[in-house]
Order: sequence, then structure tokens, then C-alpha cells
Amino acid sequence: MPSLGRLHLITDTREGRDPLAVVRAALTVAHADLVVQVRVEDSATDREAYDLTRRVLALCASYQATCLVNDRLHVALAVGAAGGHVGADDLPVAAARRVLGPTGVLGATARAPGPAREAVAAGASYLGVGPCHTTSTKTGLPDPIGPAGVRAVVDAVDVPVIAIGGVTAARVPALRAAGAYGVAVVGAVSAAADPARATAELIEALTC
Ligand SMILES: Cc1ncc(COP(=O)(O)OP(=O)(O)O)c(N)n1
Ligand SMILES: Cc1nc(C(=O)O)sc1CCOP(=O)(O)O
Ligand SMILES: [Mg+2]
Repeated sequence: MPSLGRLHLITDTREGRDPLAVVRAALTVAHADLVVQVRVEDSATDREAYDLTRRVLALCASYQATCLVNDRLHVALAVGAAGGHVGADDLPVAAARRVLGPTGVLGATARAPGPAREAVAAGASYLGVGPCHTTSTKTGLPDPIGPAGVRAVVDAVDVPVIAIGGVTAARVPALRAAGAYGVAVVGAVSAAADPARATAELIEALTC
């Protein structure tokens, strides 16, 4: 399996957003270092998810970047994406691994060491760990775990930990110091006035 990119851009498909323009801008800067996770609203149809993912995958292919699909693993398989990401409301990790097969990239959400160990034992290839900080992108999350919470998970597992939730370039150094392999962002790029520049700042922070 090729090494995992350190910057994960999760699409923002809420009303008024332009996810393809944001992905295009980020790819022009991050190239193969970028992982794009296609995340659609729960209300989106499978056809909408499929159409968006096909277009994102085509953009990613031009830069040898990795495309993953959130929740809907059948969409990932249908388009030929590299894999997917599951959390507590999705397929269990072991079932997701069976769906994706032994070589698919499989991310799992874990917020504490115990569930993190279980997810890895069940076949997760990386963990999304958070929320690290307060986020306005998703509601209903537990309190932020901060860099210390990330460190606790990093110390418990031997797969890459991707920190998520309120991540900005300024917050990357503390997360990296806590052992995070990389970060996942929505707002830091999608809500930026200049998504390409925001991507460059995140890449710079991740490579320092
Ligand atoms: C990298 C990464 N980490 C965590 C999540 C959250 O996944 P999940 O808990 O399944 O929540 P939804 O994104 O499905 O609302 C993620 N998507 N990516
Ligand atoms: C989709 C998602 N999952 C989270 C989790 O902690 O599981 S936080 C999050 C949203 C992250 O968006 P932003 O970078 O704008 O804070
Ligand atoms: Mg999910």
C-alpha cells in the first residue's frame, strides 16, 4: 500500500459550497501529498455521491493524489477509489475491511485509546482522532480532546493518526508534537478566502 498523505481534505458539500473548485485548488499546491475524502451530506443520494466522487477521483488521478470516500464504501468501490472512512454510525471496521478487501485504505474514527486499539485490530489502516478543537463544521461531537488526547491514542496504536476537528495551520505544530502523522480539515481550506494558499500553509506546517 503506498504511504498515506499527511493532509486530508474533506469535502464540504453544504449549500453554497463549491467542493470541486476547492479540491482543484488544493491539488494544484499539494499534489500527491493530498488525500481527498469525499464526504457528502446524509441527505445526498447515492447517485449524487457517486457523481461527485467520480469527478473528485478524476482530479486526484491527475496528481497521483489519493481519493477516499466517507461512510459509503459501495461508492468507493464503484468508482475505484483507494478506500474509505468509517465511524460509529457506519459499518463496523471489520465489516468495512471485508467490503474493501485486504489492500483498500480504511480509516476509522477513534476518540480514545481503547476504541483505537479495537479499530486497528479490526483492520483500520489509519485513525481519524478528534475532535481536537472546537469545530463549527459538524454538530453533536463530544468535547475537544486537544493534543493530549491525540497523544494518548498515538501511544496506543501503530498506525498513522490523523488529527481532526478545528485544525488550522497554526495548530498543526502542537498536533504533530503530540505524534499525529497528519491532519484532516474541512473549514481551514474550504472556508478560506484563498484555498490554495491555505493548503500551502497547512503543507508547510506539516513538513516543518
Ligand atoms: C479523518 C477523519 N476522521 C474522522 C472522521 C469522522 O467520521 P465519522 O465519525 O464517521 O463522522 P462523519 O464524518 O461520517 O460524519 C472523518 N470523516 N474523517
Ligand atoms: C467531519 C468531522 N468529524 C470530526 C470528528 O471529530 O469526528 S470533526 C469533523 C469536522 C472537521 O471540520 P473542520 O476542519 O472544519 O473543523
Ligand atoms: Mg461516518
